[in-house]
Amino acid sequence: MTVSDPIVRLAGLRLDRGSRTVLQDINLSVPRGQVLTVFGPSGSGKSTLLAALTGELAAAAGTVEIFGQPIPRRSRALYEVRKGIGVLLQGNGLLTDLTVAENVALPLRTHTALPRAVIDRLVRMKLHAVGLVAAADAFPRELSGGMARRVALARALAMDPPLMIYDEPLTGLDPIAAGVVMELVRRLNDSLGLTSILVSHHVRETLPICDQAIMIANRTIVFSGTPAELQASTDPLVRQFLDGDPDGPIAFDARPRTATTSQEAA
Ligand SMILES: Nc1ncnc2c1ncn2[C@@H]1O[C@H](COP(=O)(O)OP(=O)(O)OP(=O)(O)O)[C@@H](O)[C@H]1O
Repeated sequence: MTVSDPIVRLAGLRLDRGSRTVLQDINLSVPRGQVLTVFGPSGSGKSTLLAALTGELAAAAGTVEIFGQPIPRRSRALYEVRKGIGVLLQGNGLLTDLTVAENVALPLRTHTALPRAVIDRLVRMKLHAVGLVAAADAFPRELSGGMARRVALARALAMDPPLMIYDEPLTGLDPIAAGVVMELVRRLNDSLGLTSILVSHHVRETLPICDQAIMIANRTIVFSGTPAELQASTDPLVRQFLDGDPDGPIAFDARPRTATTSQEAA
């Protein structure tokens, strides 16, 4: 691939969960170096889209290209591509009986045969990148929520992935910690030459650091543009989401409710 090729390209993508189509007609191109945020109401398919990017969920139709190649189906080839994708999931996923440094070292110990001294140096660099060198010997229970998220971020960066994926990176963080994490996402993206894709409900915190935003609703992309264009949009779907209006064209209640969704809504 050349430097001008997009890091992620989705064309005519359809994603199903069981017999149900969650997303369709998805076309998206994410150039190298960009921070893209995926917005959309609960249950609109944001995590499903991320699952397609990591190869966890196969396309029902259309194509998913990562780093200029169709995402492989064979597990060995998929494993290799996944090494280039750093993922920060909603929970931090830190192992409680390991120190901060040991948590960050884990991917390096698992995926490389690097000597201990080199791993220690790399871990220190990653902790430095997130401003947590001083916490190297602490255990996760001794950290604030914001610090734990930053450790998880350092661990996601351990293998120097060119593509970072964040699923709701601000969940459970207070506004100050959220601001720190968002600033870090942007700074790491630029200083390490990454490309970043975020899923978020936090429009106010996320918009200032992204280059491109898309919004998913009613099973497809209903908006794609810059943060300024999103905020200026008069599209009723976009306005309903941004203004948090329960009434509007987004079909929150379009499907018959199952027992689970009724409980969630209660
Ligand atoms: N593993 C799964 N098996 C079956 N259905 C699923 C699975 N994961 C998600 N779904 C369904 O797919 C739809 C989209 O879910 P998804 O989690 O992608 O939405 P989301 O936009 O990320 O939601 P939220 O913001 O609440 O996390 C939902 O109806 C959900 O119930």
